[in-house]
Amino acid sequence: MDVVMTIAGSDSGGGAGIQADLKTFQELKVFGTSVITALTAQNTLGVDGIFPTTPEFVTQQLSSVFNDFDVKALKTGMLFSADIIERVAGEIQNKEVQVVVDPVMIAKGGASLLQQEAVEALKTKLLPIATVLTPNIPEAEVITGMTIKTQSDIQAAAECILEKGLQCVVMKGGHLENDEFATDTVFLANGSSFKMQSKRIHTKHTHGTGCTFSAAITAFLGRGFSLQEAIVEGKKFVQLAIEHPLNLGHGHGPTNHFAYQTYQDYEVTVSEA
Ligand SMILES: Nc1ncnc2c1ncn2[C@@H]1O[C@H](COP(=O)(O)OP(=O)(O)OP(=O)(O)O)[C@@H](O)[C@H]1O
Ligand SMILES: Cc1ncc(CO)c(N)n1
Repeated sequence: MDVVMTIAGSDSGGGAGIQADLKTFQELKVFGTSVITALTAQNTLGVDGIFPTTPEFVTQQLSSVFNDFDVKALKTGMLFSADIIERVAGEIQNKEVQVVVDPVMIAKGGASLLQQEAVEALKTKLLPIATVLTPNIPEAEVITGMTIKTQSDIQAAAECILEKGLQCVVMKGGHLENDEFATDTVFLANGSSFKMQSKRIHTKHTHGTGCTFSAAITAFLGRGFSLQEAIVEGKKFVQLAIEHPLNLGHGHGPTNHFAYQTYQDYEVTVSEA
């Protein structure tokens, strides 16, 4: 069985972070390992507290897993501090592993999951060794310092991000104001690009969508899918997870990780960007 890893924060509410990642890995039939960067006391209503792991203990978890397993692909989610980012980058830079970076910054309720001074470390230490970055529009704005409103802004921001040396960037359109579609645009370092369009679901149950999407891409990469196939199939996984909500909690509820196996009925539309 293919082994993958998530390096992220724990969500006690089970809808995002490590918990969303491991559920996604399980559903997609890969063996999930985990390195926990922080505990969060969290539910569907928001984040009540954050207890970061020491950077030394992040390194220890990474060593324990890498010393024993052949990890095919990994994702990073909440990394919290520059120190943790430097430890993670230092441990993975010489490994033969595909790296999905979800640049988690702010939770839906507004809590900060990445210290402001850590953005520089993310840009200079992690992006150069990433296979793929999956920013939403506000995250892409922080990383590039650009304002992103139009499709040509998206392209300019993606080109700026690709200059850091990674292979691919998926600009997620979940936050764009379009009533009909949720459109993500994928840009590759070789100059090609494509759009993935799915039906926008009108629901408040979108806690952990970004984590679930990046975990699904990681799982498919771990199984040996090509980068493009992994991204398109990852989009299908998250679409089905949003489309069939579980209606749990009193706020922004979690997505449904079981949906992909239960309803194989959705096709993501892929077209030229
Ligand atoms: N309402 C929706 N209907 C369909 N797809 C959606 C919806 N909202 C987001 N998506 C899709 O879900 C994926 C995750 O995108 P999103 O922009 O929500 O990430 P995020 O903001 O990083 O998530 P999070 O808040 O968990 O960090 C993308 O493929 C996006 O297009
Ligand atoms: C631990 C954690 N990681 C990521 C997110 C973003 O959804 C969250 N809310 N909590």
